[in-house]
Amino acid sequence: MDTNTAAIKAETLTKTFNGNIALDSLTLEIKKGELFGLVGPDGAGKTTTMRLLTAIMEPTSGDAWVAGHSVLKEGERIKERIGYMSQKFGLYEDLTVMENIIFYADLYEVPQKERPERIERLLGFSNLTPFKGRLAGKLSGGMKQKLGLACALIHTPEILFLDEPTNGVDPVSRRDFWRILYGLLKDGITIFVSTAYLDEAERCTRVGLMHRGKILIDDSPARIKGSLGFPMVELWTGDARTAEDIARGCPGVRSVSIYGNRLHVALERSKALDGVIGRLQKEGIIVRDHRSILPSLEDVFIAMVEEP
Ligand SMILES: Nc1ncnc2c1ncn2[C@@H]1O[C@H](COP(=O)(O)OP(=O)(O)OP(=O)(O)O)[C@@H](O)[C@H]1O
Repeated sequence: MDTNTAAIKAETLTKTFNGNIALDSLTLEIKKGELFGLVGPDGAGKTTTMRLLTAIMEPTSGDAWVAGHSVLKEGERIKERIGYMSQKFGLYEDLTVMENIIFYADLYEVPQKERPERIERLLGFSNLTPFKGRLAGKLSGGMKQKLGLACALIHTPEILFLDEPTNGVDPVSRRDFWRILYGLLKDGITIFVSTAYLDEAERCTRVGLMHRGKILIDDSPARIKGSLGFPMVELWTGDARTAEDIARGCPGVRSVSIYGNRLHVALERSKALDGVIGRLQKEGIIVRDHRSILPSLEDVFIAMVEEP
């Protein structure tokens, strides 16, 4: 097996907890320079995948190679080559921004002579230079995430693992954070990021949709959206909540999701639409308009997990 060209390669990687499968035979290859997004709801197995690939936790079976090293046999080598920002990334709230970065520089044994330039660059790209003397505990949520990222990058890793890095962060800070990630990508870093936000997944070069410990589909966002294979329609209705329940029970309907006063309906075949509209009207629901749409990643995900 050629493990040199892949940044990350997993083969039937499996983790069970007390007989319950958290990660089910993950087989995956991520090339250098990819921005891979692992997407799925809470409990899908994203954190477990991260912990196995970062050699923090041992698999029950299977193996994976990160930067060419086996997670089973060479965990310490892997840790030198990667940056990992976990959900509860350890920032010291009673230390300043600068002191936190220095703490991680010490932890990773970054040579003293290389520090000033690296720290300046990290503070610069994360826009934290004006705040370097501020206590980490006094930073906003978005700034804390950026500081976490700066700390995870202090030893110039080749591969960066980010576990739901923008969870609970406001939309503007999320956008800033992604801008930083694109900058890192341009520098040649491979990024493996997990998220529960499907709109964020659209920003990745490749996405794996995860559900109950399995990756259901893994491809570029555009190809995933093109792969649905079912016609998708958007309906403007009155009482969208009731309309959702009614539409879900109609023949030929694969899945339904609600967006404000609109429904996205995946159909087994286009003809089923007439039946859905007829049924809604019969139940007293006003159907203001309808049109064919391209599915979003969320639509595809829902259609896949609701598969009969
Ligand atoms: N240490 C553990 N002991 C027992 N069960 C665990 C452990 N860690 C995870 N699990 C279980 O494994 C499954 C996958 O959890 P995991 O944390 O990997 O999901 P996730 O997609 O990262 O979700 P979240 O965002 O909530 O962390 C869940 O059913 C969870 O309860």
